[in-house]
Amino acid sequence: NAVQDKDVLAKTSADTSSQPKQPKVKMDTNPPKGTRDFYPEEMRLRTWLFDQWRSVAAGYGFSEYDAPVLESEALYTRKAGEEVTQQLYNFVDKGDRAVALRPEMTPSLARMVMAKKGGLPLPLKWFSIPQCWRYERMTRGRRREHFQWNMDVWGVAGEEADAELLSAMVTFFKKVGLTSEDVGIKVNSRMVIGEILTELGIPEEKFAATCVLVDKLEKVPLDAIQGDLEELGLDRSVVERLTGVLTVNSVEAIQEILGEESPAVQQIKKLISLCEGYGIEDWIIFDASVVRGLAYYTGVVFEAFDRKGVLRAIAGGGRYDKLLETFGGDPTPAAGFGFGDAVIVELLKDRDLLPSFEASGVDTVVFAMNEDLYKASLDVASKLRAAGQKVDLILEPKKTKWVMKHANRIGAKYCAIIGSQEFENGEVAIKNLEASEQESVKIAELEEWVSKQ
Ligand SMILES: OCc1cccc(Br)n1
Repeated sequence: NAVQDKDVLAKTSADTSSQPKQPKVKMDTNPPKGTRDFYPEEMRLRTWLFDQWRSVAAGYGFSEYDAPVLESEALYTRKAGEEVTQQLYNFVDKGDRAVALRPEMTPSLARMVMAKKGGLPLPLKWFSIPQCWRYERMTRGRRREHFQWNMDVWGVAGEEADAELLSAMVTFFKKVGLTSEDVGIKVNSRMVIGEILTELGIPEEKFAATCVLVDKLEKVPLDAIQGDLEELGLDRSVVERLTGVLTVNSVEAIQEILGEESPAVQQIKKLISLCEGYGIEDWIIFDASVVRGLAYYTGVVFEAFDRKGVLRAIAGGGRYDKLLETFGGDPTPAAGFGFGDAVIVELLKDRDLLPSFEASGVDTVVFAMNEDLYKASLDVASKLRAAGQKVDLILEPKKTKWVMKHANRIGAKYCAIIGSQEFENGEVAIKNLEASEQESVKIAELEEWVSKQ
């Protein structure tokens, strides 16, 4: 029983001979709302981006992991009013289970760590590139899925882990040609808000929801969330004190407010000092207004942004030392970031930094001049492939003109033509399409020919 999405009129494919003639209905060939198809051209860009991410992760000694795109909804039913949990792509499956397409990867990672019950040697340095989902009313025409590079360190409580993650993010930016003129990373610690709220007598259990609301201040004016803040028990004077502190963007100023002994100030100073150790201080900006929108962050938080201020956040992350406990696990320090595949591509396009891709990466097109020579073309193609070449074998009779046009269109470097004359001499004619030269090569010596290209 294929699920019939109301928007997709399924083609009548079943045997309709016994039924009255059904009007042919045209299938909707668009992908589901908010999702994308990746044709080969788009797939080459996506593969390139993922290769850059994987290369940086490998350079930092991170191991790749994965988890099902489908998870129990219970992983995400946090009650802190986060956007990510309010837009769950959730449903009840045929086994009556409440499930959801993952909106983020960190809860799956926590579940996987929990499953090993302390049997994993810490620290963990794991990365993944999951497709994540949200069901957002398409009012704003935003996407419902994206791929998000996740990098996480579990088992290290110190800011050394946060700084290592920041360094990895900067290494990626540099790798794709961006500089600290193009991108900055705002850093802060949620301990700043924590110390302010404590000073104002707000209980710890309101901390996460307050941060989620404060994060919304980036997008909506204060009075849009005033009601929610008051519902949380934060009266106007508390909110004014809080928002006053959030406008601070220097460590000295925050130290003035919280005092030199403040753990939050110490943490931020240490983080910035470690960033100097990596030589990435030009990328880093302290900004007390950054809290990020996920409830489970507990300490350092950070957010990469384009300095022109045109695009949405490029990436974000932070420390989440209490997440495992909320899942019933042992207290385990953790920090990580998520880096989406959409904004970064917009930025690279804007900076003209997107690479151009070899159309297909095919080295040689192989084709037989007539059907009697088709089997010979299989031998030629197999020898070239065995020697490591990427070969596009022409599978049906074609005119030479068509084959040459095809080979040029796909960006092949050579065209190997099996013709009767050459074949009688045990040879194949190979055209170099870039140099417009042609040579005859012994079929028995093709491996050697490849080694010389
Ligand atoms: O960045 C939040 C998010 C989560 C899932 C899918 C998409 Br698109 N965006």
